[in-house]
Amino acid sequence: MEESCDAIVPYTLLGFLLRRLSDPDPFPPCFSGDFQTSYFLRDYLTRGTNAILWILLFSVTFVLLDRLGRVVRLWALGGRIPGPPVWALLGGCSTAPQLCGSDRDVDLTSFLSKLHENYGPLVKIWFGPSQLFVSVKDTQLIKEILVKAKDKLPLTERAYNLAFGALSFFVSAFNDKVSENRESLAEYLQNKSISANVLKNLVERTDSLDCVSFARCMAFKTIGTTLFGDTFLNWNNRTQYEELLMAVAKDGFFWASYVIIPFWRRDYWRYQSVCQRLKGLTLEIMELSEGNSKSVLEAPCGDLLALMLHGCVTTARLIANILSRLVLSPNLQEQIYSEVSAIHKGSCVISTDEVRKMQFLLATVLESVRLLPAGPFLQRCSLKSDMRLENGIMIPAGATVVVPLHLVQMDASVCGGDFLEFIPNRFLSNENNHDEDKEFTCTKRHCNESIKFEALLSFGDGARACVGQSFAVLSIATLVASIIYDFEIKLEQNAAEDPSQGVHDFISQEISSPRIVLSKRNGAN
Ligand code: HEM
Repeated sequence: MEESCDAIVPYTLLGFLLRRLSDPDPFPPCFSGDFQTSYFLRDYLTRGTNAILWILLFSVTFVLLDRLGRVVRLWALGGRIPGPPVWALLGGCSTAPQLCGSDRDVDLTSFLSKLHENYGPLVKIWFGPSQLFVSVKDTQLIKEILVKAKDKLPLTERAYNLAFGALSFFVSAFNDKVSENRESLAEYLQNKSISANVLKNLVERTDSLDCVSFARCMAFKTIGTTLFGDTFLNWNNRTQYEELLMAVAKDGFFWASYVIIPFWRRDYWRYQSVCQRLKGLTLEIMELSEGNSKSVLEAPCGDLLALMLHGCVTTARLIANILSRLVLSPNLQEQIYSEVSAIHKGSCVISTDEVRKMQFLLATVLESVRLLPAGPFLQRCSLKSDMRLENGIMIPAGATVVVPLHLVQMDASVCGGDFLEFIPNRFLSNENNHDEDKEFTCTKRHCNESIKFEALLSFGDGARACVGQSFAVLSIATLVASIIYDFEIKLEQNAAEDPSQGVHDFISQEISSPRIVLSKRNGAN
């Protein structure tokens, strides 16, 4: 009897309902009343659960096999790239102590430097069985790779997403939408120059200033007015905004590095509340400045926050570095001052067009960014397809390509034997150069033609190069010209330490933040 009853039980809920609709008593006497329904539901539940378990099993097996296939492929293709074998690094710190030092970036650069000496311009490093890094040092290869590897590391996108939600910039996978967004931002920035109101009220205090804090304040005013208009300058919450954004800049990558977001940690929620307050403040300034900077204000709040964060952090770092160099070198200041005063006439603020003619000043900005890029590495990947290089080497999909900027931009064969020194003239064409005997292999293009340079990769290159490059260089140059035109930058008399001691070896050109005094030049308004 059970068999015949089983045979007529429909397999799906829909089948059961249809049967009920067409026939109010569809089942034989072995089923009656409530028993019909409960029998069906129990049977339905068992079959449903089994089906779900089977689907789960197939999916997990499929994912695991797919992963395994990828790892095998990564090993097979990665094995053909020159470099130490995978087991050489699996011992971690005991086999590669350079990777575990206190300053990992610096140690990693030295480590890569040694690997390049041994294995050539393209070297693989295994950071784990499925983590393949490929470091590239040769400028031609770098150019080719930065054009072909259009994706960014998922970690960067994750860090921005965790803080600000879904974005259009700094997205990992490159696609038409990303390209479109980049173009519209580039178009917007092309017509922008640093706000005259930032230049008019450059220095609010003339007593001693902390160089880094001053630079940060300048960077915030510059990028803030570019994205939100001049309303940003008089906004009551500007200082709070700056503090919160710097807090996110400090912790963002740390939280994003967790594979599973640590919901259980209280400091994670504190970080999230900072992000929420930032979003609230961004909406406030967007509302206040409506009508000012139309095209960018149409971007979502998260995008503006991401641009503020990246733009301010990178610009502040560069301004601080330039000011510190100027303080250390009165000659450099004088050279820039004579150039600025020869070109700038009149009492109004210095214009971008005037700055474009200030060759030496622009070269100073480029030389500073050469020695102190935004980060030690450019990182790219090709997420879906393998990358075949012209020299026949295949970089497998999913491998991370890193360009160690300190090695490339301070390579004697590219930049000459004086690559560790601060020499802005290397960016000027030979006619402008004071030392005519010197061979400037780097001097491919003139600053005026294009603010670009073969081995200058501090702004990246190729499909994902920095969109704000020209804007940043011109704005920083205008800012520096305006400061130097009116003020002499001096070291505070009682400065506790000599800032030149902060210039470390070739890897870190960061100068410890000196306290500076801006003293008005004779005749300045
Ligand atoms: C001194 C200042 C700056 C430096 C050193 C700098 C450096 C960089 C670097 C190294 C990259 C990655 C490039 C690559 O992977 O090839 C980048 C990307 C980017 N930068 Fe900048 N940047 C600066 C200022 C700015 C400013 C002021 C803006 C705009 C307000 C900006 C907008 C962007 C955008 C949108 C990207 C991402 C492009 C993408 O994901 O496709 N940058 N920047």
